[in-house]
Amino acid sequence: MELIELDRVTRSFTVRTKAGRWRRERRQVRAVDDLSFTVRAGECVGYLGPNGAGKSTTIKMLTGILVPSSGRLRVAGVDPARERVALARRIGVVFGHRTTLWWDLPLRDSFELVRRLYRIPPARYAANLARCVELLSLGDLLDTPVRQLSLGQRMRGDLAAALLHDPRVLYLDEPTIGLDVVSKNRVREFLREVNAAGTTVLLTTHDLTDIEQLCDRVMVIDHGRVVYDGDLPGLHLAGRSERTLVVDLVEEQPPIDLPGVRVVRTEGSRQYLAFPAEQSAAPLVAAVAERFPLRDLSVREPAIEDVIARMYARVPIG
Ligand SMILES: Nc1ncnc2c1ncn2[C@@H]1O[C@H](COP(=O)(O)OP(=O)(O)OP(=O)(O)O)[C@@H](O)[C@H]1O
Repeated sequence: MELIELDRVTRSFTVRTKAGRWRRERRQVRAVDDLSFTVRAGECVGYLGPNGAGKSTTIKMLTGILVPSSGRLRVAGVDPARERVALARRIGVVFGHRTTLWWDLPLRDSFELVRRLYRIPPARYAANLARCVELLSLGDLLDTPVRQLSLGQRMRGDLAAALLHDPRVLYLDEPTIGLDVVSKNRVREFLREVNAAGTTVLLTTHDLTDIEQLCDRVMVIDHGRVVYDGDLPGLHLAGRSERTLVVDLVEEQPPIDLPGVRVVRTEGSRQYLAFPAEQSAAPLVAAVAERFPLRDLSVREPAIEDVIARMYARVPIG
């Protein structure tokens, strides 16, 4: 079943730009341009694109904040802009950059306000709250005012608040931004559980690890249009992107020469080896370990912006 449907959706803005000393020109910007896609119930889709690509405009239309200039849009069976109250019961939204919690209230009171706002039946509220408190380890934080929470704790609170009314669709905008590795992993683990339990997720992020760990499907948009729709290995292939194996050798060596690999940098006994991102690092690690004694190694993912830029630029490898 399709939970999100966009059929030839366009959203334009009129912007005024300076043209000469006194004159101003009005210009139309198409933030979203003839965009069509569907998301099935239960999917977790990464929605990516460079700055200004039209991601926020799409999300704003899907949450009913913005009305499309043309085209048809449905979320969980309703027209978002026309039926905002019905929509609010079916969706949850989390923005990494801002909180929807009440700053001066303890977390518990913020949740209570969410309960009243959505008129969540007591038994369902109690069950959902207990589940979120357990999965997000919020037990010790319930009586703390939101302003005293760390960023990671606040994000966990925001996730709980967005899910207490059992939304069918969850929109996430940079849910792991600014979090440390432990908090990121905890948020990802929780989101995996939420998605596995049936909630459909649309995730905007600049962190490839979020996508790798959560999404089977990735959509890339640019200039308001879909330029890629498929899985993450396919995106790496299309972007001819590279991961980097960082090896710390026991002794300094000349640049390692292996097929399909290029040394992009050396720092004493440390070497940075670039290899196609869609390939497993295991054979490369084995090949290096066979030739040289190793002290340590790690694998670095490419930045989403680089993958997308390479998709267009067709940067030659090697
Ligand atoms: N209210 C507005 N008025 C005028 N132009 C706008 C408005 N909102 C967005 N735009 C323009 O529409 C285009 C798409 O913007 P949008 O915010 O959707 O991009 P984005 O992909 O979310 O970018 P980012 O990753 O930087 O958040 C940009 O050119 C932006 O300047």
